[in-house]
Amino acid sequence: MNPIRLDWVARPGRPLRGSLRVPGDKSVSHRAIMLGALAEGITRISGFLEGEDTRATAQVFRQLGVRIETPSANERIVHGVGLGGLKGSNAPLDCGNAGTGMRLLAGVLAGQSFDSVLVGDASLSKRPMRRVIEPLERMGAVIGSEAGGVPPLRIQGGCRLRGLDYTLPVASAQVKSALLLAGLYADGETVVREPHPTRDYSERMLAAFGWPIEFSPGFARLSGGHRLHGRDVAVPADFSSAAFFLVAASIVPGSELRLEAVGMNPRRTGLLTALRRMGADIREENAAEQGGEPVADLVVRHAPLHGIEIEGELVPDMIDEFPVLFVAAACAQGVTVIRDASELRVKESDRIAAMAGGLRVLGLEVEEHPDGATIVPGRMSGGTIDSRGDHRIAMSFAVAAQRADGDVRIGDIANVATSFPGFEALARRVGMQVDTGNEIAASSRS
Ligand SMILES: O=C(O)C1=C[C@@H](OP(=O)(O)O)[C@@H](O)[C@H](O)C1
Ligand SMILES: C=C(OP(=O)(O)O)C(=O)O
Repeated sequence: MNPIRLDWVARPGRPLRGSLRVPGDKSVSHRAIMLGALAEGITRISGFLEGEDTRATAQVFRQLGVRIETPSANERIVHGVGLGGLKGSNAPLDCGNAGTGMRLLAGVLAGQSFDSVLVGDASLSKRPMRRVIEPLERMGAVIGSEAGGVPPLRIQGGCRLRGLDYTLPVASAQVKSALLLAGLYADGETVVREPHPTRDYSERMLAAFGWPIEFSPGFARLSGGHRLHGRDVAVPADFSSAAFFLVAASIVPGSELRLEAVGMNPRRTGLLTALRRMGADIREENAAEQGGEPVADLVVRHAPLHGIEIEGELVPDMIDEFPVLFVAAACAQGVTVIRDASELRVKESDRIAAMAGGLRVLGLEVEEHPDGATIVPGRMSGGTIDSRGDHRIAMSFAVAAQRADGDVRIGDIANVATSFPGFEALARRVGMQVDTGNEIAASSRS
């Protein structure tokens, strides 16, 4: 039988116990391929995320003439071609489901001598690209898009770029990174200012690859005309993947779980701040540095949570963790209010609508706001959830199911492989119950 893994059926399992290491960081893996490709010399990447998003980025650079070897799983050797060494491709460059891939590539490709077309899957084809098109055009790029500023992006080659001093209208590491990457090819200085600081992996990695760059939270400045030098990159474990287990262990009584060597870049750990404010019991141990990034083991034990208000600066620091935060809020005492998070509406799905709608299916009261939600906790029943093809929505409801009164069927889970291949097996190993719909169907026949 050819298993078609479309659905999960999740229900309360055992308390979460043991120790696990989640896969490599998605943001760092994308950037390591990109900078490795544009560098001179060899870049060896360890801990690379074998996710569909990051593999799509590697495939795009192969199509652009870069040799990328896979000596073993989670490793890549990138034979850098230098800033001017990419070769144009007649075929569209497919970024799959990855907003990060497409937006950062738009910055790189704006500086090339050849034309390119960037395409993506159904979800990516609906995501807003004007946020990169407009500032890149102010730098001299010429980029066509579909009506509404959505992909495909047709990027004209041979444009002479000039530096830009740009204040981002929304806090976005992807837009910041696109401009910095275009800035490598530009005459003069590129300066990016952010309304709230966002993840600084591009800045850190550019510096590590030898490009002069000045940066501090909310600010980055570089000039064109330098070179990148290939180097080793050790990718830390992805905090955003660890997040599902931080919440699951917090809400299931009797749990005690160790998450090993998780990336602790302060621009990524906002969920830790939020969960601790809710009363979570999470200890940091074995703090160390890996590839220039702070890492630590996180030891999480079940604890009663209470509702909080989340807004402002904390929002970008936990931007991908809101879906699972909704679940923590659903299991807390007292309401949780989320504000300033309208960006959630333009991720792989409208994550406010997806989480509010899904929790309502499980019997909870959730009020949606344009920029957030008010979540009233309560008992969760079983039910059928549409994950809207969004990996983080699917995994969040697998976590919610650990506290539900009945089976939670979660549809359309294939995209979990974009960021967290192997989630289901790891979840089961530490006590969660998550089965593929197909396995259930197969076993009920036998
Ligand atoms: O730069 C990055 O690697 C990312 C930035 C964030 O997006 P925005 O820049 O759109 O906020 C985040 O949601 C995404 O998962 C990864
Ligand atoms: C928003 C996300 O990724 P991207 O923008 O790269 O699709 C995510 O992984 O939650």
